[in-house]
Amino acid sequence: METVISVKDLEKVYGNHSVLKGISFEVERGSVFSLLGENGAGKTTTVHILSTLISATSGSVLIGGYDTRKDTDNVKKRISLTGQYAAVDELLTGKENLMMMGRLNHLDRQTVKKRTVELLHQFDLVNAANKSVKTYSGGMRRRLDIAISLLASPEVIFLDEPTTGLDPRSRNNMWKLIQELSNKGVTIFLTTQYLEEADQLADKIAILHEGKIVEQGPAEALKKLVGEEKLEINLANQKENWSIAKQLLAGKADEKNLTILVPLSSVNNLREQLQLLHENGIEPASISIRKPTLDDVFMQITKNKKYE
Ligand SMILES: Nc1ncnc2c1ncn2[C@@H]1O[C@H](COP(=O)(O)OP(=O)(O)OP(=O)(O)O)[C@@H](O)[C@H]1O
Repeated sequence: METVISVKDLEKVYGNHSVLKGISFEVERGSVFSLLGENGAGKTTTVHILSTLISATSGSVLIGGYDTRKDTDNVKKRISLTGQYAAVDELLTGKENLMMMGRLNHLDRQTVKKRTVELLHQFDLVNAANKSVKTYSGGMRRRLDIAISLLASPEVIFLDEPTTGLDPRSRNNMWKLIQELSNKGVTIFLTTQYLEEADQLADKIAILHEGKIVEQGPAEALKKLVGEEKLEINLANQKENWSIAKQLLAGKADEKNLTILVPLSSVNNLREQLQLLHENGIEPASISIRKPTLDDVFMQITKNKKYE
């Protein structure tokens, strides 16, 4: 696998506010990398440094082997940035926006025309192509924003919180779009504050917290940090049975919801637990398997780090 983004000991200080305190990571070509962090964690700052908009206080960034400080032009040719500060002109139509940005990107007239038609199709904007952007929904604007950023066929695309503020349907559409882009081989650097989003889309996740990457790896590996799957046994409306069951099973009992959470190490273990209840005349209202979520990972990691 080829590394396309390589970040080493990156620091950014604003006045006496240290936003990035030495972060390092690598992104493989064709993968989706997600930088996950709360509001103000420094995600946008990282994206702006990587996309050459601002300079770092120290550390190095290579994109496609080019140094963002020394080879800015070569880096710019390979990347595109979309996100919180959309470049679309409200008064122009979607098509006009694409044509204008194509020319500003120094693409020749023929290429601009061809790419505009392709992108309007790809981003499901054909019907809205001749309407002014001010009539577009939030989801349509984001799609146009990304379409614009793909005009010059970049190798790496930075998506800064692409779904913040979108309704669930538009968010799902955006997820599909990101997956499609990824399938086409574009490297995607995605920032998000949504654990579920990183979980859905990313091959690798880095968690940014208080200026440091507190953990990085594939979603599955991060989840393993918080432990195994659990069996949730629900005894709704069976308070007495719940009291008995909590003695029988070695799990975490929750009195408010009348549930018991049992570590699930194997199918045999599942069978045994249910058999035990059955032998005691207890039939749960429902049982479900709870996989650790990235939410659990985040809580666990940040809790550990605080008390280090
Ligand atoms: N130009 C600047 N001057 C001073 N401080 C700044 C500047 N830009 C960002 N910051 C500070 O750096 C910190 C990180 O900001 P950044 O925008 O990178 O966070 P973020 O993770 O992208 O958050 P959000 O989800 O809110 O966009 C914040 O505390 C912010 O106030």
